[in-house]
Amino acid sequence: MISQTWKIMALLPILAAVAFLLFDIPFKPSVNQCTLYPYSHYWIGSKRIVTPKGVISGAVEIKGGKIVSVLHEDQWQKDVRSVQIIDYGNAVIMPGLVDVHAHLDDPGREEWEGFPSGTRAAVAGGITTLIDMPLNSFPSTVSEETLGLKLQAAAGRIYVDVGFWGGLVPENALNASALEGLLKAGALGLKSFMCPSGINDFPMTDIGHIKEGLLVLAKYKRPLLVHAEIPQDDGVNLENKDDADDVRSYNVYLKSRPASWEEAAIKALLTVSKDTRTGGPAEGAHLHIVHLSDARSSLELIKEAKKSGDSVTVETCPHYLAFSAEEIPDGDTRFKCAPPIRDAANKEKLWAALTDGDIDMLSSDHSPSVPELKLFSEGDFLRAWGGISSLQFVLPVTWSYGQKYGITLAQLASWWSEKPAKLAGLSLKGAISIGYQADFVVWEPEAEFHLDENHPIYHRHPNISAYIGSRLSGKVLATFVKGNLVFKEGNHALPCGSPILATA
Ligand SMILES: NC(=O)N[C@H]1NC(=O)NC1=O
Ligand SMILES: [Zn+2]
Ligand SMILES: [Zn+2]
Repeated sequence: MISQTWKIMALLPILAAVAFLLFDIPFKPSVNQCTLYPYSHYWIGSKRIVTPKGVISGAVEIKGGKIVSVLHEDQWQKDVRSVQIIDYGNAVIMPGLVDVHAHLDDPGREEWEGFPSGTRAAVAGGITTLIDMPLNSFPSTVSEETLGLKLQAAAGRIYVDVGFWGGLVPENALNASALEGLLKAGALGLKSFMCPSGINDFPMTDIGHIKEGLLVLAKYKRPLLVHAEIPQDDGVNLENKDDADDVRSYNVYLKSRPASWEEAAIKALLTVSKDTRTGGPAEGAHLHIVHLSDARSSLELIKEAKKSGDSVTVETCPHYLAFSAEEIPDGDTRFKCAPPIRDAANKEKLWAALTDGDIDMLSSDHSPSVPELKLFSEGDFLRAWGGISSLQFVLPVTWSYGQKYGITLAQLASWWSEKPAKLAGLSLKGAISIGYQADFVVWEPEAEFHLDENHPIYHRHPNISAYIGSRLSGKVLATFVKGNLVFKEGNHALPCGSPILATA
């Protein structure tokens, strides 16, 4: 009897090994596949850590996904010994980028991008939080129910934390309880268009809709983001163009959407943004103008409104800072976006406005489509999809093109992390400070690379990006989301990002 028991006991390791092979998971030590560095308490160090108090040499302590201390080198060497640390040497540790304007087209148009490829590209580019636009997916996010569909589509498929803007459209704009349903369900704010959006189920709003929307947003202290262009008679009407040369001409496209369209929209917006002033009927709401292209009269109007106390901010995008109309080849619809990329002198003014603080922040406006809709063989600027594909490249693009203007790491962190986090109401993101979530990008600003077919690009359709063929400076080494090392030198952890829903 005893010897039988011993025989069984002797067999146990073999049985365990067989079970291990057959059933795999239960016998493995638990490995956290959400991270490529499975420690919940550790440090990351470097000679260049970008904090709100300046760029320091030292280390950041991470525990349970949060930043628990930030130490200067001298303090760090004195007080801390034998800990788990990743030493990044001379590489820069910055807060992860917060992209408040991206179209991931999921659900409904996953063949354009989708949450998995979009957020894989985002982390590879140092973006740790992304706010998804309510249009280009199908259906558009314009109700509590359609926000629910976004959450379903994102579940288990996102590599970064993702929040959602809801859509302000004629159907819900005058219906306060519908808007409140969307906001209560967690939309971080609303977005509307003052011109046709290119998407049938996302119609444009007029200033009356926007005024009403702001009143509802005031109650929830959330922003309204507006695509500010109103069609004017002075645009060359491309719809009447049938000459093949004309539709391939970038200049004709540019003239079809002149700066007066932006100016008209912003003028109209400023008649309602005054409601957001202290004591005004929409106090608590905020107006954010997306992707400003016109750095002349439109910008002057925004500056005036800010001076008057309106709660207003404005963003521009890397493509308006990198390219100018003069250099866009005819027929190259990779560069088609709205508002259009304007002349070189305008680009200089955009940079000046950004470095002077008149433009508050940057966003990608990553708006891809399937390559067929870019109509590359015809090169038809009239009918091609309008939208620039850029998500993975925004950090090196901003840095590379900003060299000429002497931009600093602190400015990058302000434009790409701190200000956008504030716009989206994310109080624990956007800075390397104690108590904040441990969202970082680790990168080498000086490392140059050629963006060609050999470069790993995670966008669903790499070839539609206007940046392919560029030489850029600034290589992302690693990206951390809430303490998880989610990207490291071409490798991704599993998609363990969280949806971000507004609560208060
Ligand atoms: N629908 C959509 O994504 N439109 C965007 N594309 C673009 O170039 N500007 C936009 O507003
Ligand atoms: Zn837009
Ligand atoms: Zn957009």
